[in-house]
Amino acid sequence: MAGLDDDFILVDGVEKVFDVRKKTGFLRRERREVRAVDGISFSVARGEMVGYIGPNGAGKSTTIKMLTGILTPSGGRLRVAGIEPARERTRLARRIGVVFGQRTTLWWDLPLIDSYRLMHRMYRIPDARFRANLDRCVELLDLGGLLDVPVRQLSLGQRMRGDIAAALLHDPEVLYLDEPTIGLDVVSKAKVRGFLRDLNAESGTTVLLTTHDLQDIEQLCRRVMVIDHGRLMYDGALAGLHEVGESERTLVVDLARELPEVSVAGARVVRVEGPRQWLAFPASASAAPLVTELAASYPVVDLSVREPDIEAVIAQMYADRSAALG
Ligand SMILES: Nc1ncnc2c1ncn2[C@@H]1O[C@H](COP(=O)(O)OP(=O)(O)OP(=O)(O)O)[C@@H](O)[C@H]1O
Repeated sequence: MAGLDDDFILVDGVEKVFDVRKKTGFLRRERREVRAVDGISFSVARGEMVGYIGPNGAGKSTTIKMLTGILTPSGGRLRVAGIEPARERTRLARRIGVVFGQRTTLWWDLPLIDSYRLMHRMYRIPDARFRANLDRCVELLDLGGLLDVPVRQLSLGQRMRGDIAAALLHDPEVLYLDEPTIGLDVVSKAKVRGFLRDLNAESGTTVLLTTHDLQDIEQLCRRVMVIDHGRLMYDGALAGLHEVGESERTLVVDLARELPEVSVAGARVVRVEGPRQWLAFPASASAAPLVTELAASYPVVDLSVREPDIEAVIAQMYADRSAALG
C-alpha cells in the first residue's frame, strides 16, 4: 500500500460541478451544470515537481482551488499532506504555499518588506525561521534592493519574485504555482525557473506547476499531467508526450535546386520553399530508409530531422480528441 509520502497529494475521482443560472427571459432562468473537473485521479509523491497543463477552461485552476481548500469538491476524495483541504483549510494553509501569477498576495501600497512582516505575524512564523527564510529568498531571488519599494512600483518580474518569496516564508511543504512565469521577460523567466529547480532539489518542496509556457515544463518537470474538459488525458514522463497521438517528425531536405515535390514512400511533403522541402513522417518510424531513398533519387545537399516540439504534440492531442468526439 502506498504511504503518505507516495500520496502526498492525493486526488481520487474528484469532481467539481458548478451550477450556472442564466436569465433567459423575463422570469425564466435556465440552469446549467458546468463539470469543471470531471472525475480526476492522481497522486504526487513528496518532493516531486509535476506540471499540470491544459488549454483555457480545462479545469486547472479549479483543481488547484480544491487542493487549497478554497473550493469544496462535488465528489471524490482529496488529501494534501494527509489533510482534507476543504475541512481543514487553516491547518493546511500552514503547510502549503500558493502563487497565482496573475494576482498578487502582496499589499499593493506597502513596501515589500512590510508585506513579509505581516505574513510573519499572520502565519506565526518563529522569528529565527522567518529571518533565515527571508535571507535565503532575498539572496536567491535577488530581492535585496527591492525590499523598501512599494509593490505597485515593482516590475512584473520583480513582483513575481516577491510573490514567490512570500509563499515560502512559512516553509511550506507543498507549493502550487499557477502561471509563475506569465508575462515575464526571458531573463526573469530564467531566474524564476532556476530558483524553483534549486528549491525542489535542495528543500524537497513538492511542487505542482500550472503553466501555458511549455518551456517551464521542459526545464522543470519530469512528469506532466494534461487535463482537458475536466479530465486527465495524460499522466507520465514528459518524453512520453511525444508518443501520444499520431505525432510526426519532420525531415528537412535541401536539394541542389528547386524541384517539384519529391516523392518517397512513408513520408509526405508538407512544405516547399525554394530548394528546401519539409517531409513529415511518423515519429515512431526510422528516418534512415527515407534518407537512403531520397539520396538515391534526388540531388540532396543536406538533411536534418526535427523532433516534434511539445506544443505541436499537445495541439495534435487536442485535435485527435476533438476528431474522436466528432
Ligand atoms: N465559479 C465558477 N462558476 C461557474 N463556472 C466556473 C467557475 N469557475 C470555473 N468555472 C468554469 O469551469 C471550467 C474550468 O475553469 P478553470 O478556471 O478551472 O480552467 P483553467 O484550466 O484554469 O483555465 P485557464 O487556463 O483559462 O485559467 C470553465 O468552463 C470555467 O468557465
